[in-house]
Amino acid sequence: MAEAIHSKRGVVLVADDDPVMRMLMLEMLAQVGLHGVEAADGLEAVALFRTADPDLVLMDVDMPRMDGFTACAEMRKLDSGATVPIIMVTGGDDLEAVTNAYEAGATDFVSKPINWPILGHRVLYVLRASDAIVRLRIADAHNRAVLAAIPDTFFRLNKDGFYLDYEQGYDTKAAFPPVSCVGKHVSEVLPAPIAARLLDQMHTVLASQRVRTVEYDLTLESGDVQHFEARLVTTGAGDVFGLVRDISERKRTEEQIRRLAYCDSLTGIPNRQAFLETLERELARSKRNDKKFAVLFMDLDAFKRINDTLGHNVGDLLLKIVSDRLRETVRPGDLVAHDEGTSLARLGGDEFTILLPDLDKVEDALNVAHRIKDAMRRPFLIEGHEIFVTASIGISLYPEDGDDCNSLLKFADTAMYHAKNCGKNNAKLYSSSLTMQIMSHVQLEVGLRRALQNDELYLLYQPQIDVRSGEIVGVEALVRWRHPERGIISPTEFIPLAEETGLIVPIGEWVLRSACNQARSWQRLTHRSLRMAVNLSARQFKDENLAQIVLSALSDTGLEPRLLELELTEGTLMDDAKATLVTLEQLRGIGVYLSIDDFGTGYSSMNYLKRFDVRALKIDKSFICGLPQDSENAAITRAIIAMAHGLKMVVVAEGVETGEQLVLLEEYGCDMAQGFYFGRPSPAEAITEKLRLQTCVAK
Ligand SMILES: Nc1nc2c(ncn2[C@@H]2O[C@H](COP(=O)(O)O[C@H]3[C@@H](O)[C@H](n4cnc5c(=O)[nH]c(N)nc54)O[C@@H]3COP(=O)(O)O)[C@@H](O)[C@H]2O)c(=O)[nH]1
Repeated sequence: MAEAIHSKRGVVLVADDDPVMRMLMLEMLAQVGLHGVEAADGLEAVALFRTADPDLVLMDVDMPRMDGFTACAEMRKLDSGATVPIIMVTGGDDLEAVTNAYEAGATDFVSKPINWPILGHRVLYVLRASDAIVRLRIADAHNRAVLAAIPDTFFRLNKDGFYLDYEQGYDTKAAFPPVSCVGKHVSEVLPAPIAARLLDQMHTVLASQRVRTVEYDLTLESGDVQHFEARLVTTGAGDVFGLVRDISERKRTEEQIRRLAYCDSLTGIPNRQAFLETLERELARSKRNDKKFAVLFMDLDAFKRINDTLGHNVGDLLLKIVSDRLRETVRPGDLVAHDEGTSLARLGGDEFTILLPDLDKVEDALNVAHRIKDAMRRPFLIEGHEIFVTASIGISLYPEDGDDCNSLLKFADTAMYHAKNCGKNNAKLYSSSLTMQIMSHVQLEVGLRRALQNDELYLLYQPQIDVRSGEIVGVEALVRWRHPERGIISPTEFIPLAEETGLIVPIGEWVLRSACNQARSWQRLTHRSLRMAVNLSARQFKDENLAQIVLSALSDTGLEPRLLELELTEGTLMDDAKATLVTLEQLRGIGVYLSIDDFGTGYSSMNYLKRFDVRALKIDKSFICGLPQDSENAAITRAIIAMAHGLKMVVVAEGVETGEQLVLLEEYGCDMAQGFYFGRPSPAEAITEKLRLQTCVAK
């Protein structure tokens, strides 16, 4: 554009009725490189203006036919005449002529007598100024076009906070009245707190000469909230230029991203990340204000079983309802007051956490935990299934248990495990001794994994006596662990751990094979049919390879199936009655002898005794130990024996420690007995000796 202006520069329309004046003017213009075209009066000048398209007009005021003022006004009316500079040549002190010239649209004037040497330069100066004005107009039009195309609002503020300029962007119109803000103070346009922040940042911008951003929200008349971002920059002239953008869409997207990142997609409640951040904030707040808070860690008991038996769909629905119940149960007052909603979270799976702020006393946390436990115990109706669940809850306290988020969460988790180990459906507070317990538990587990391959397990055997003949008719195999550092560890300590970790399956198989092997060697030695009893834990009983394992132990050792007794507890049999019947059928098919261990400590149901069709029943030692004095236990023992005989079952009394007990049991008709009275669990060699002695006596 500037190029085009320059290439055209140089044509001056000279209008004067005096030919001498015209000639002198043309001469002066030629000296500065300008070309002139002549007109002898106003009419001629206007006509020539149309055709010659001059860059400047130098025109006398007094001319025949049409004076200079009229000619100037006529030129200005033309399309091309608006911007061409027009210099009027006026009489010496004729102030009125000067005024008239400007009113007619003149750009400048030259008064007579003309200072001829500088005329050309004067014209050049006006041309240059006109060029600059044209450029400014173009730049201004350009800027306006840009501003019109940009959705943002622009403004300029002076250092006192008054608007110097204000150009509303189309995107921000909804939030502002259509009236101009120019001349107003920011506080008249924006709410006081926002205006204060804007002014504050404006002063920082002026002091630092750096760009600053202020974000703020405005509530529209409709009640909708719009979000804005004002970017402030100094213009260098002591005022500040601002650009306001509507960032509502961006905020909505950010909120959506935040929701995705911080919400559990299944239940809609906050997820682990959100909970950790809330915990972090709560910790800082509690430290500042010297407050206490509690972290509750809840895990559903046996959730896996629901998933496995009813499917993941039902499991997912259950988790959703659980989160709803938690929300209802944990009252708003229990939650983090300043950040309600994020203090209840799902960490994953069936694990939920709750943050209880401003705790006055530990009982408050326990009360909430018990409310949750009660809420979980109400049956869940999902897709026609009535589901019963319980929850185990662990509680850690700030500051008592720790002063960092990771520890508090870990300790609540530890306490939850403790609650589970204490029989589930429990709420437990964390205590430092728990960590010790858990550490030794973990160490024990590591050791147990090595025990089999390091040959640290061994078997003891306890004789089972025929009450009437006094003969050893069987033995029970009882496992022991010789720990390299701790010495002998009782099965009461490591069998539950083996169950929990699944190690019971390989350990149980080893016990079974070793016991069958031993039974076979005694059979060879004594030529007698001695029955070997082996304990089967619930996990082993559920193992789908159980029948195969039993078969291979029998065939590898050559022991007859009828000489292997598998002892099952009532709990094992009752866990899943349908599956139990199938497994029992398989075992009966093999021909092994099945008995119920610890009878009387569990369900003691006659119905299932009939259904499961087992051969023997072992009365738990807790009933025997008080005999003969404990009349209640005596009555129970007698009833169990009578009932078992009614079902054609063999009865074994466990834990017989005295001769009096044996006499009473014989009186009640008990078939077999086992206990310290006949011998403690002993190594195979000791039993071999006993069997040898017995064989000698019999001969
Ligand atoms: N799944 C498996 N469980 C096993 C195995 N080996 C043992 N166990 C189970 O561990 C529990 C504890 O066993 P243990 O310490 O061996 O105790 C047994 C006997 O020592 C004890 N007993 C025997 N007679 C008496 C007595 O007169 N008084 C008395 N106070 N205790 C006595 O009883 C335990 C045998 O019980 P039971 O099995 O119910 O017959 C125990 O539950 C074992 O079952 C294994 O290899 N696998």
